[in-house]
Amino acid sequence: MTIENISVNKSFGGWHKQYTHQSESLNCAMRFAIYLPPQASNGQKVPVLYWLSGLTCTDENFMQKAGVQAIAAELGIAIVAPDTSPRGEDVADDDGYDLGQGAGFYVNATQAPWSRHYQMYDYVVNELPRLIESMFPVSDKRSIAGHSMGGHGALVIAMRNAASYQSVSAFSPISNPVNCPWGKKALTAYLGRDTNNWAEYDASLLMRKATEFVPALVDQGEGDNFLVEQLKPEMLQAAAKASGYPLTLNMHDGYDHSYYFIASFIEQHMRFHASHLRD
Ligand SMILES: N[C@@H](CCC(=O)N[C@@H](CS)C(=O)NCC(=O)O)C(=O)O
Repeated sequence: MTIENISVNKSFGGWHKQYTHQSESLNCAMRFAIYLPPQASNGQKVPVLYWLSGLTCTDENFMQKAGVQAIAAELGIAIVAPDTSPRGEDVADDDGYDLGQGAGFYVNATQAPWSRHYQMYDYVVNELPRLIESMFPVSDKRSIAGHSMGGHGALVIAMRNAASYQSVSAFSPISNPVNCPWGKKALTAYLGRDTNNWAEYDASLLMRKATEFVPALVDQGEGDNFLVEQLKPEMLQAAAKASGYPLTLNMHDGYDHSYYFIASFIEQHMRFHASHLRD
């Protein structure tokens, strides 16, 4: 396994670094970013929060806009942010911003032409943590979080791999993708028309039947343009009620879908994860 460092920036006493590597699951070169807090330079193995971004994003949006480094440095938590899809000239793409490159939806595609590269579920669940835990001074204590499409990814991945994550959080997640335009478009393309094959990638359906629980925190702005048609947090809330899932859903007056919202509440999410990563 080789990785190539492409940038290094000191931040709050720790280091923000970007790397590229040849991904086995995605069958192409991938980029990810890691923030290593100061504690990681002192011989300590630190826990990791994986961050999954939303539509149109790369590894950079969260690291540049959320203001997470100060609190990650205080709490001694590393942050890993992968890109949101496979990339490259020979990787299938679509003209829409909500399908193809920048829109991998954290699924394992089964349909041509997507299945050759679009295996983001495997990449995030298996390949990336293996790589991170073998190459960096981190422990195997993991939490996962994300925004919008990445909030969907984080919730699905945590619920399907409950033993691997201490906690999960999401900003403005696509909560019920089988039932909204973004989700229907992507799941049809990546998984085919048989909706039975979509259920394993739907946070609300998974939460409703869950028997193993990963503590979950979700924040949602009430001024979010995508709230009613695409995000549907009420479906997640109803599912949590049905299964007794430990979900805290906070609605916030006036906040929209942007990183201004994420930056406003990222400290609370980091403290939530820190309390579970310490257990
Ligand atoms: N481009 C789309 C929406 C894309 C969008 O809002 N992307 C969110 C995630 S779903 C994002 O994080 N964008 C990048 C950013 O704000 O840095 C539109 O304008 O309708």
